[in-house]
Amino acid sequence: MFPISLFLLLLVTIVGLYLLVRLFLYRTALILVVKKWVHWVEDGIHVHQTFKVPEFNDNVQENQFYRQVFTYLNSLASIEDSDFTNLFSGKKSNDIILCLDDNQIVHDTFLGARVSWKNEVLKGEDENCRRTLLLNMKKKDKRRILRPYLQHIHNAVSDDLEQKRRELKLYMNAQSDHRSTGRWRSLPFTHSSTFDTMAMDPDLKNKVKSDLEAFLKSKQYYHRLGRVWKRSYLLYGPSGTGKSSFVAAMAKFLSYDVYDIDLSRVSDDSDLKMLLLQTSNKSLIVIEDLERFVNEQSTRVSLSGILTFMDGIVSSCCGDEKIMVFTMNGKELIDSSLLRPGRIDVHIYFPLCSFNSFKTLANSYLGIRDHKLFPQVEEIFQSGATMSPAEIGEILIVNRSSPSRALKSVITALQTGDGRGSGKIGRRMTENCSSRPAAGESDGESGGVFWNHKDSVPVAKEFRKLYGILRLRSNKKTGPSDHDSEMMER
Ligand SMILES: Nc1ncnc2c1ncn2[C@@H]1O[C@H](COP(=O)(O)OP(=O)(O)OP(=O)(O)O)[C@@H](O)[C@H]1O
Ligand SMILES: [Mg+2]
Repeated sequence: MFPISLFLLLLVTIVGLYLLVRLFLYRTALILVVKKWVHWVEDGIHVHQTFKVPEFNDNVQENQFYRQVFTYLNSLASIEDSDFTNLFSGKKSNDIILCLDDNQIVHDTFLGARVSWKNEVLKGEDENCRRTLLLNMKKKDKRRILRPYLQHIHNAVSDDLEQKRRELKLYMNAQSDHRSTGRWRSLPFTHSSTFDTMAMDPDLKNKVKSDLEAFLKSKQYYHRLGRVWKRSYLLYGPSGTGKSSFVAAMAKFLSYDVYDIDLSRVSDDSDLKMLLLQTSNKSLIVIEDLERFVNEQSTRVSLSGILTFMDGIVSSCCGDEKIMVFTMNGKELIDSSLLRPGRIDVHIYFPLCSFNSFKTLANSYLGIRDHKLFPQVEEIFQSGATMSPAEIGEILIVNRSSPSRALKSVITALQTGDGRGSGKIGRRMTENCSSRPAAGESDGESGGVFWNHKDSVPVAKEFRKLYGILRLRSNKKTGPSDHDSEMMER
């Protein structure tokens, strides 16, 4: 007979050994190896099926579902058990985000079924990486879980993606040899400019805002006309007058992502079309310094390529609702076909600083609405001296601790015409008027906007009908700081 005490001793030893082994496995993480073996054996006796979620479709457009799955996988607790995981700092200073590494596998369970995902990255013949997420599951589970599982992913990340969608992105075009993997590279768009921070004529600001709002509501109207639902703006004026900042303000106002096209990186006309095809709708597409590329021919894109791009016909293939913005310093030397209505709908002139915009700058940069030196500053502006808002902004930033010193520095710079070498520019601009709008357009210290109508009556009619724009007479004055103003009324 087995004595009962011996039996108890054996039992306690077995339980103790079991606990020790368990502790050892967990402490050394060997439990993961054991689990892997168990899964390996289990996988060996089942037929599996793989589903691919590629990053781009055949037209090299982004596959939105890839983004969703990638976000979902990075939110899984099991990502910590993946062999390699990237760690990134999050938005808050103490946030650390885990992110699946290339070619790593992560496991997930859904309705009792185990699935695995591989973040596969393959180098193509053209040396570019193609990314695909591979979903692997047992064939016997497929019918039961596939659809609900995909729906579960969609639901799990929709809030997160919605949040991300609200964070604007700046896309920049990569070199043209990246054709097979998408041409755009993105960054969070953090430009701090808004319509409120722009020092410019408040009327003009409001007109642009109303125009943008009217555009957003006009989907049916454009479609009824058989037109691409897009609107094009030309922002022109001397350097440092806020054109790029205005683009940022427009994007923020619309909550649109910005696609900034660097024409020197575009290899030919079809490449430019491809870039447009790969933009999403609800986006603002920008080409800065257009006249430089066209006049200096410093791009391999032809004029007709740019014209086709501006017409935006190809963009209708991948959804519309696009705003195009072109910036340039002056438009006198540019081919007029680029500026015809339909290609450019709204022209906005960005002038050098006026006393009114100076006051806005002083309020933003120094926090002052009035000052005893203001009359003196006003007098100098009225005498025709001016500088760009960028140059005045610099002086104000440097002297921000003392408003009096800041204003005195501005006065000196305006008087001597060489505030940071810039007053010269200001004077030259007002003397030559080299970048000022032609008569009949809009110009002046407060900036100007006009709806392009000269060459195309039907288009003008459409827009007048659309926005109820009544053009008032042109008010032509002379003198360095005078302006031809052309206003619209709702
Ligand atoms: N009208 C303005 N209101 C407020 N800030 C301005 C304005 N114009 C320029 N600035 C400031 O000056 C700096 C340069 O402006 P920005 O780059 O927008 O000028 P730009 O017209 O695009 O110049 P460029 O033609 O050289 O590209 C920005 O930091 C911006 O904050
Ligand atoms: Mg600029």
